[in-house]
Amino acid sequence: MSGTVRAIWAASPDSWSRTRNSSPLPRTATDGYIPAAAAASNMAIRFVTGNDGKAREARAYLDGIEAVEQVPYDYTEIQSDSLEEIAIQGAEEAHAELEGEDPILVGDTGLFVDALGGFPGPYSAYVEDTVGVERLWRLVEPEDNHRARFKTVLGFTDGERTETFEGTLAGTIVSPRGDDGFGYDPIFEFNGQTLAEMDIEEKNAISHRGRALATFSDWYADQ
Ligand SMILES: O=P(O)(O)OP(=O)(O)OP(=O)(O)OC[C@H]1O[C@@H](n2cnc3c(O)ncnc32)[C@H](O)[C@@H]1O
Repeated sequence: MSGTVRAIWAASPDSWSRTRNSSPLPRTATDGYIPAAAAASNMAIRFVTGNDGKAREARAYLDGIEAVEQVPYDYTEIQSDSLEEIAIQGAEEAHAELEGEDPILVGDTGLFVDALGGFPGPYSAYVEDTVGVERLWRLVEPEDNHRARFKTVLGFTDGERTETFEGTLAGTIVSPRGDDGFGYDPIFEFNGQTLAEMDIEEKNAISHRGRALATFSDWYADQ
């Protein structure tokens, strides 16, 4: 499949990045949604991340659509307020630096808290590592407005063409609950449950990353 896809992409005049809106209803492998060419190929999408939780979710979502190989390459995270710019730069750097032909997927995520003016946003990883999730909750606790939003931007490149796909999830910051998931999942509530109280399929069905993966897999199936 990769040869065919690359030939089509290389011939396309529309060879630059664009962001697509997230699909409202993510499709899953259990929908029987497998691009015929992908099923016949031994290609893997290289998901570049050091975060095992992100890789687990991508694998669970794309299972049956395409093989996903986790590659823990630490690409440069440019100083930018734009998750799109970070994802594009990360995908293209990883493709240039890593050996191999298979396409690259990266995902950049931010948690945007209304009462904190969108903080930590693109700096979410740094804030998790330094301040921690529990203390972010304590920062939000005294505020009247606990609304927040996750946004994920996936960056995909095969070296010829780069595309971005976005997904968002609106919810509420709450006191930590739940043992599943990773990162800010214990303090992010959606529909009465924190993301850490959901199993991986439940989270993928509604989450920012699941929605971005849905848009990506819709697009990928058309290639
Ligand atoms: O850059 P890589 O190696 O992929 O790993 P990362 O953990 O830095 O990945 P992100 O930039 O996407 O994540 C930014 C922060 O947001 C957290 N995060 C990302 N997705 C999340 C999710 O679905 N639920 C909860 N927290 C999440 C994550 O733990 C980081 O602290």
